[in-house]
Amino acid sequence: DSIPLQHGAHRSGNRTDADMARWRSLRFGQFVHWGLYAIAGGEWNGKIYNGAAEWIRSWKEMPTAVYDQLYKQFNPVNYHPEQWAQQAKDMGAGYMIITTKHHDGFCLWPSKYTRYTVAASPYKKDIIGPMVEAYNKKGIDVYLYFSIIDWNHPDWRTSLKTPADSAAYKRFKVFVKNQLTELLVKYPTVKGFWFDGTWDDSWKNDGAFSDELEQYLQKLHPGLIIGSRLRADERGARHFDSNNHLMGDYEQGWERKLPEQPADVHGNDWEGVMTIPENQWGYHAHWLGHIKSSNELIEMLVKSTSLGGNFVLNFGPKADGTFRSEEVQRMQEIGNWMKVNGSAVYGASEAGLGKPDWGYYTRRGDSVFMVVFNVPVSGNLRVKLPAKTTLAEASASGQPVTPELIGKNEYFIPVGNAPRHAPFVILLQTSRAAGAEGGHF
Ligand SMILES: C[C@@H]1N[C@@H](c2cn(-c3ccccc3)nn2)[C@H](O)[C@@H]1O
Repeated sequence: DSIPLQHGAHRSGNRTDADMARWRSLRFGQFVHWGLYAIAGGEWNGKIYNGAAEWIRSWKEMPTAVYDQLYKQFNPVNYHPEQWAQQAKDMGAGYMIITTKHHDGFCLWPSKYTRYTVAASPYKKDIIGPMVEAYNKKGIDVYLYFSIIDWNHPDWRTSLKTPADSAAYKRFKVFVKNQLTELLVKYPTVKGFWFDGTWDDSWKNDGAFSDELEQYLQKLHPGLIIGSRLRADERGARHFDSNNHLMGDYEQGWERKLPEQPADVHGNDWEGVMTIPENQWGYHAHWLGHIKSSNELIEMLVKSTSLGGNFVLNFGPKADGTFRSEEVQRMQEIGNWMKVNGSAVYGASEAGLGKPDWGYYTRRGDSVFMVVFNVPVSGNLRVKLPAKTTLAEASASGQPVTPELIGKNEYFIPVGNAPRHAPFVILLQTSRAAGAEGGHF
């Protein structure tokens, strides 16, 4: 490490504790972006906002004073968290990330540190508590999204230009610490925080605070899982410190994009978060551009598993608490696929066999999963195993498949080329000869 750092990474290599092992094994999460922006739904005064719906407050066509009054309309009469949790369970999500407070500063829990919360809305009641309870009851872990940026708070600053700015921001940091403490005390079963809005100079130039905050939260709630987006080191480096070591428990920079190859993730734990439309997190009445199909989204999930990372799919409920039909359809379609093929994802990781033309390898122990997206015209899937690894048997949906040995440790798996409308999985049971080199494939 060429640069001495006080507030850089404090650990090299991945966490090996049980909480992190559980996070890693779940592989598939549901993101939910819900808040006042769902009332506007990406439009105002008959004009459509082309940006991300949750950023409409920054649109010049929408007066901030108007946005800041939307809380008086927040009354999700169709909000049924147990239904939300059931549909997430049916989709196959193992964890869920909920926006407690997005950049606009509106809190979905009755925080005692600001009046800008659900308590001031016609709905009045806590949104977060019943949601955490409902999801946990279905066996789904909950993580809390928290935006450091807070456009509503008078002491928020994007940069510190004057002594008055510094005094205000000092107060703001106390507010942040108070709200995070409040969230952990009120919702002790949550497994971690998903921080966002940490790119401004005010935050970036205070690496010491982000470091102390992370350590404070870990002490308050041992085992907490926090990604790389929270921290900056004392030189303003984010995600990776000035010696290129990952800060936080996993790389949290994959937003609406995924790594292509193992070298892109350097052996670190990582998580990708993805939208169904091009770039909408909160509810937008008019989805413009490409809307990803369930097969596209399944491929992203499998690709993430094959590269040793988690995949989180985002949903933006409407202001009344219901989900749009495109989102319900995808939860059902993905869930139907996961019910049959989830074994290739849950508890699985990279196989160390490279990237085959026909799709992706994932692996759990000696079980190698071939997740097939592209059947070659020959109808034969080429498989090359490392030396000293023998293929015990192959099966598809429980039915045996007979591999053809075509070279040293090289096989053709015959699958025929009948038309298919969804990816499918071939399971290879392998065994490694005694003394096979290396701890893994
Ligand atoms: C998880 C996602 N992160 C938030 C975001 C992303 N960005 C952003 C800001 C500057 C450049 C690229 C992306 N701003 N806000 C989005 O609003 C959503 O919450």
